[in-house]
Amino acid sequence: MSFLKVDNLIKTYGAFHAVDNVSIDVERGKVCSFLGPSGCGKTTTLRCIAGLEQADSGRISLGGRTLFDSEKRIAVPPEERDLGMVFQSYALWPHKTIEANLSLGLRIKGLPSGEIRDRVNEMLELVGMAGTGNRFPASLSGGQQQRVALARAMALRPKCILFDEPLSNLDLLLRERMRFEIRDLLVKIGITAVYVTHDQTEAMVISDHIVVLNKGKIQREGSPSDVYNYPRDRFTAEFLGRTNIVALDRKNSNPGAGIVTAANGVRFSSLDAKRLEDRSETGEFVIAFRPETMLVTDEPTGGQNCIPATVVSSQFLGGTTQIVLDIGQGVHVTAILLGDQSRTENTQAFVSVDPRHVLVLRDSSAATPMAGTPALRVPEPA
Ligand SMILES: Nc1ncnc2c1ncn2[C@@H]1O[C@H](COP(=O)(O)OP(=O)(O)OP(=O)(O)O)[C@@H](O)[C@H]1O
Repeated sequence: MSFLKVDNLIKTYGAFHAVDNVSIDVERGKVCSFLGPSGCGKTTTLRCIAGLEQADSGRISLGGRTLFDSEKRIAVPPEERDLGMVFQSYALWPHKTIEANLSLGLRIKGLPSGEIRDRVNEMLELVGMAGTGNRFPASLSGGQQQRVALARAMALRPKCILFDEPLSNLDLLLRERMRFEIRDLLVKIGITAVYVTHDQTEAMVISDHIVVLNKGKIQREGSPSDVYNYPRDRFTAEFLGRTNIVALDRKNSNPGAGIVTAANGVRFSSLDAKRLEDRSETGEFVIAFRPETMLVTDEPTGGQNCIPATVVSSQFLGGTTQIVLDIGQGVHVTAILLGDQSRTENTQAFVSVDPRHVLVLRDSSAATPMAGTPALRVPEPA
């Protein structure tokens, strides 16, 4: 059952659609991330939920209460929405102690001072910051300040908490640690949360549900495992991690038999091939498989999708080995293998991909490739 519900939300700036008919359902106690590249409309959607921006049309409700309805002309002011917010900039008052920072909202709410004290201590303990009440924000590290900001948002016991890129100002190591801390905290408290990020690993760690946005529209949504393993379109696949993209020769593919043929003539067994039979699935498609789903061997395995290849390059990266292979007519694919599985350049090898991992994806506009990703483009068949 949906607790936070966004229906057909549209927000334009002039002729530009920053949020283009977005509908989202978040269950009570679950964490939903908005994930996408810069400018895709994540923050605007979040700000519409918070009431900091007013959408042109659509509806937003929280726990059955309407917060916004363009037709009924309802727009509950931000401070009456029962929402907590955690920003990238922490937004703590620098000249106030931590205790005063946490107390402020509770005083405005008119809580008795004894209860305020108890709640402040309870929240600081919850985020692992007990005993810091008399300190000033500047004396805390970035990670500690962000925990205080989270404690402050939760002290008001909101129905839902909204995060806008809360870890962006932290260094990489701290950011990686804080992801797990925030996830643990949110699960412990059981609060409903919306989390905006452009970092796919952060979204994976923190969320129960990921909404991938592109150009103001929802491109794909589902559990972290679903959106990663079954992206359905090329944009999502490339945004969520490294992937090999090979042009599809649709004329020579046989979806009914679970066979797709690449433009260089290589035939792949694919459990996903049947999508091509679906009449609603018109348009351009590509074949895709992730580097970590591949196997590289000296001899044919005797299994499906075992393709002869030539090693183009091989790089031991510490925990993994990255091997680029030519699978015919200059089509390069990248395999990432556990441990040191280095190979000599220009030698023969065999590449295998499990048919469960060979996907047929709609060729939506490509995401910006991750650094180091060999972009693989082969010409369409004549
Ligand atoms: N007040 C505004 N006036 C005009 N255009 C705006 C305004 N606010 C946002 N936009 C535009 O709307 C689009 C979506 O912006 P938004 O901030 O929601 O993106 P985002 O996905 O959160 O990106 P980022 O990660 O860079 O913050 C962008 O192209 C942005 O330039």
